[in-house]
Amino acid sequence: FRLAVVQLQVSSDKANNLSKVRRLVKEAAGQGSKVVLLPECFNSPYGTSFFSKYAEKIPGESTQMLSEVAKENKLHLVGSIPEEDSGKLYNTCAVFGPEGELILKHRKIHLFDIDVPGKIRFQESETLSPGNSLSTFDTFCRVGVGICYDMRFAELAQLYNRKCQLLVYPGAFNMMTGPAHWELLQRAALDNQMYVATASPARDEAASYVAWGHSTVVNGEVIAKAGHEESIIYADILQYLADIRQQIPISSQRRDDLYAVTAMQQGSG
Ligand SMILES: NC(=O)CCC(=O)C(=O)O
Repeated sequence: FRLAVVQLQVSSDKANNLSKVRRLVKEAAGQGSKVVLLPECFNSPYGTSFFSKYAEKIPGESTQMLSEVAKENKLHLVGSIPEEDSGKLYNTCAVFGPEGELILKHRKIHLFDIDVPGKIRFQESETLSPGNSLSTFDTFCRVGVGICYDMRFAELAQLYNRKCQLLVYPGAFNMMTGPAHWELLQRAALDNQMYVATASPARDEAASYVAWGHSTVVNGEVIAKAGHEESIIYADILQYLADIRQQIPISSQRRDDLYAVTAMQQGSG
């Protein structure tokens, strides 16, 4: 099946962000896409000072739009927004199916709290609360969902690996960690023998948080990669995994007698 990743130029104009999503998803559907991935916080600039202003309940304006667009174009649509629920804020990825139905909500498990002196300090936990469960859904294959910083935690990918063929991460790395780690982390999924797709906002040099861009799809090799401007990239998810998992059968070669990665709770899916 065809996967599309929309690298949206997110602005402070929410209505404009939403109408561009409508247009770009339609364009991706016209190219035969059955699953479309949007960036982290596609309705809002990415930053702790924006989350409360742009946050919505689910369902709400932005996810209602996702539902309609998924139904109009008969595809699975995945994208994250700042979510408000019971007085708390979350970074939440919603997945809608081809009938416009809400399939799941994944709340970012690992909040992006880093402090690199002289370079970047970002503390999502100043405004957001973490999610507490893993999330998967079924389409042409089983898909595991994470959000950006979740990608750094190999244990999560290893748990998803037991049942998924594709991992999707709406994300927004920055101009420091982007060049250093963005592609490397995705390609590390080679060890997990999975497809991995990431969707970043397009780069906006004037933004308070400048996203790296370079939305990517890998299967160990990079099979599609955007530049830093607004664009859509496509990848056809094929037989590759079944072949490579048979040819290099690491899942049956694990030394379960020596080590284990164990989920305390599996969450949805
Ligand atoms: N939005 C995020 O979670 C950013 C993560 C990031 O930039 C990183 O280096 O990790």
